[in-house]
Amino acid sequence: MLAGVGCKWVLLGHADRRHVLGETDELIAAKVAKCLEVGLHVNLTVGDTAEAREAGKADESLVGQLSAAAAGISKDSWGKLCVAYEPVWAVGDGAQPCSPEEAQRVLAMLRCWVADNVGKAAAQAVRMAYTGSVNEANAASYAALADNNGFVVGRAGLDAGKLLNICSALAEGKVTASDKLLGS
Ligand SMILES: O=C(CO)COP(=O)(O)O
Repeated sequence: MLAGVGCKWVLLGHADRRHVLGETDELIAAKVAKCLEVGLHVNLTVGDTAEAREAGKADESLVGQLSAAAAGISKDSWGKLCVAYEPVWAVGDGAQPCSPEEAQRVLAMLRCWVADNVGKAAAQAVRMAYTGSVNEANAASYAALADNNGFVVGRAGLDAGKLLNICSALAEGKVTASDKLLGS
């Protein structure tokens, strides 16, 4: 139905679906597989809660969510996937922000997991994104991260001017990063 009306991307695995509506890793994996089967691209959100982090289980929890979804993704479909890292503890008014360093550590860890468990080509093809209280003030710091290809924006995206500035920061961050790679 979504593909039929011209939809290209579907967001799956958001923390609210997991923790408010009770969607399990298995249900999300089935949705990912179905979307890919009908030609949709998938933005798969994986996140760690404050409880998981305090228990020292943040990475285990993130890899568990990613590996469950990966079971239904063929090796050559990873280019149709974006994995969005969502520190659930950093979402919401007054929440403690996730530092760009920690966001990069997690994004690199997830991409390494894909390289080790699916293959290097899949790890290069998959997009990675950051989500969690992205705004005009912090977008540049996340945009510059080596393993971050984009954002999922919530509250700040309700204002078109703010969203445009976040998009500009992302584009600028990626141009600067590629300049660095080329040594200029
Ligand atoms: O829900 C979100 C986290 O995935 C994004 O929302 P905010 O950008 O408002 O934090």
